[in-house]
Amino acid sequence: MGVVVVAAGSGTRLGAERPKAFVELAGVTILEHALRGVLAARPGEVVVVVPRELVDEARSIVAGLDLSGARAVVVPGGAKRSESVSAGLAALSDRVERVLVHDAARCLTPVAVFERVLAALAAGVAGAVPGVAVVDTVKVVDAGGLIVDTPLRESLRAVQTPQGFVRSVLTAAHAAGAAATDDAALVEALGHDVLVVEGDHRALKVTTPDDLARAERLLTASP
Ligand SMILES: Nc1ccn([C@@H]2O[C@H](COP(=O)(O)OP(=O)(O)OP(=O)(O)O)[C@@H](O)[C@H]2O)c(=O)n1
Ligand SMILES: C[C@](O)(CO)[C@H](O)COP(=O)(O)O
Repeated sequence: MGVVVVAAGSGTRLGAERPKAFVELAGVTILEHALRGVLAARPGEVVVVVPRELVDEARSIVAGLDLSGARAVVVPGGAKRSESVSAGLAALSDRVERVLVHDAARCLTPVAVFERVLAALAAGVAGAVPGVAVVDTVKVVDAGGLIVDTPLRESLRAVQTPQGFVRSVLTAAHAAGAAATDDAALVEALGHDVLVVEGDHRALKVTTPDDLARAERLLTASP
């Protein structure tokens, strides 16, 4: 199993002085927290995708980790998340048949979430993603803000990462070149089944300064 960790975003909404994955959380970079979580899932390969100017720094971070025999490479990403995922996929070795795509920004994701996604893939689905039930009522609005639909809340899930796929399916989905905010949407667009498994509130995406503070609190509360 291979994992593509996308960490090449700039972190505009966080507003820090450094790209988000290189911002520290309790004295350790977000990237390092994320990689420790990924390595707990025992991948055979890890591809870390970072801003071009930070490739050397990311290699130093990776060199300081216990890889337990995993092949690890660092490659530069692109301007959009999907471009960074594509760059990561291209750097996996031919041996990898199943791949997880994980946001470095979801740096506190428990290993149990990785395991649930991997178990679903092992059971034979083309894709599996973690998701949590939404607590708000969600509205679909038009360009003027008028509500055009209120989807049944029980049918909604807020999805997280790692998102897992049969590697050939995800590669084909990216090659199709559609725009989407996650990898599952690209795979769904090709007509493949993607299963939602249980996510976890600790898999939050560090996006804003408030999220960073929440992540700090979660870390302090962890055993
Ligand atoms: N060109 C990009 C954009 C995003 N990402 C990664 O995709 C994940 C989810 O993206 P997001 O949280 O939106 O990160 P940023 O794009 O950095 O944030 P912002 O939109 O606030 O700039 C992050 O781990 C981010 O590093 C990436 O690898 N390459
Ligand atoms: C992939 C993702 O984390 C699933 O929730 C999310 O869609 C990423 O969105 P972003 O705007 O790139 O942070």
